[in-house]
Amino acid sequence: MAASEVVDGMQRLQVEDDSGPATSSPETLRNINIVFIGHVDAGKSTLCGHLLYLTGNLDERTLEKYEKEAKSKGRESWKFAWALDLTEQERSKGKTTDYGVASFRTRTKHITIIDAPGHKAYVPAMISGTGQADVAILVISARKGEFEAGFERGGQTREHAMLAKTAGVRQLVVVVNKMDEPTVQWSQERFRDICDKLTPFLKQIGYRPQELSWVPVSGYSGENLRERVSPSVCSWYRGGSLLEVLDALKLPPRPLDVPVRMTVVDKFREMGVCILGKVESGIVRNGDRLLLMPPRLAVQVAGITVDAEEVPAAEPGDNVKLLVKGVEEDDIHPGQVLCAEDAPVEATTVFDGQIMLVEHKSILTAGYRCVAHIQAAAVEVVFERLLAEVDRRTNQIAKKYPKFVRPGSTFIARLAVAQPVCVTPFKDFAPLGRFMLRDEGTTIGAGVVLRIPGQRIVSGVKGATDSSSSEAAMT
Ligand SMILES: Nc1nc2c(ncn2[C@@H]2O[C@H](COP(=O)(O)OP(=O)(O)OP(=O)(O)O)[C@@H](O)[C@H]2O)c(=O)[nH]1
Repeated sequence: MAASEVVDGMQRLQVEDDSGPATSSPETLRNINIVFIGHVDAGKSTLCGHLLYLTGNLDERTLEKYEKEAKSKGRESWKFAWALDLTEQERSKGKTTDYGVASFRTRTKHITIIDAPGHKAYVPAMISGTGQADVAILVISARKGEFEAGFERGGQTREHAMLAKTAGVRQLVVVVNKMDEPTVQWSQERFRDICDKLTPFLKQIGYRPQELSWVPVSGYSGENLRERVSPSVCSWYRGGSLLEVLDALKLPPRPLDVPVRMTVVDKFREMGVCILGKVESGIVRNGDRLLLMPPRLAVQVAGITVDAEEVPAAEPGDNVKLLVKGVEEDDIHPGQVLCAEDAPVEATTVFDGQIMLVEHKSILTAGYRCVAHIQAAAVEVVFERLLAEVDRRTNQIAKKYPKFVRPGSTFIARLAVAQPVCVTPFKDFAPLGRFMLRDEGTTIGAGVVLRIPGQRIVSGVKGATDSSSSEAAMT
């Protein structure tokens, strides 16, 4: 799906929700981005569509139209999913292939939802969607056999959860869906079993218990989405409905008083050159002069759109469409960063990273090549040197300069990328300090940037005079 179609979809679905329970004025609502992730057919699109319906953003007539169309294709149960699956290809196959965007309000938040594709082949699109999110909803199918298929090796449940963590999504809401299924019937045992199996894995990839919420729902019947599930249907669940849980989420403060960093996700032409992306820090104002890195091109902001509305400024967390002057469409690529002129971000072709190798056919040695996803960019990367193996429990160096590392290990390596990318050490600025590694269609690992050896910084960017040695990387 082209970026313009995503935006069209966003505009089409953007209907005011006056019927909802919002008590704050729209101006005071906190804007958050939620990505729906999970194994193929877990019910992500259905859940998104139903939430839009329940919050008044998908009217009865449109739903009836979707129902009729879906029925004519023998896919009646997909009526809600069609609110997000906009293309003919998505509808005929019942698979989301690109991320869809829509929005609704709750009592305390203005929520933008991103429906990420679940199928393995579309993980790169899923990475773009996740990179824009503050919260992830990990949708699990409770149907007999489906949870197991999604969670076992090769299923997308593990991969998506890990990608969300690496993309910096701090809050994870685990939605156990399809509780209405005849094989489940709101069984507490099934719900517990799923929670017990997932918890150790989510802990292992770095989620702390306070960053996790667990909600049983039926995305199809709508139970426990807006209203709490009735005790006559489910007698054991004492928590809130999904919308109540989302309403109660506590989110970190946003970095306003710092230089602008906006990651570029896509581009298109509409009254001029437009950039789609996410503001990570600082405030982007109409008229601002910014630098597009790499290759350090001056850009002037000529218009800002957030959630289909023109606004004078955008804040961290906002997914924005910027109308820009000074660059051509061909100058813009996913993965670039728009930054403050007086404090540009570094672009480099080499960096040292700490990597968790989760899936790999065999041992990994220096010289190994794969694809690194760094923000929205996908670039070829080569492991120049293995610098150290790290003890996962203590986070201390276990072995210097290992000849190889095994799947399951954590290690530090010097990585060289085929074209300049904007990265910063994770400890300095987390949004530009993470990356994922993929090979032959599988995510093999995830990492954080430790340092950037100064000698290979490109584009004449100042501020990095350090010429670190491999030893320095290990301290
Ligand atoms: N019984 C039941 N079926 C559901 C529920 N939610 C979704 N389904 C069905 O599960 C199938 C897949 O639903 P989708 O919403 O397309 O799943 P998805 O996760 O978006 O799939 P991808 O877009 O391919 O990743 C459809 O037939 C839905 O009708 C539910 O709560 N209960």
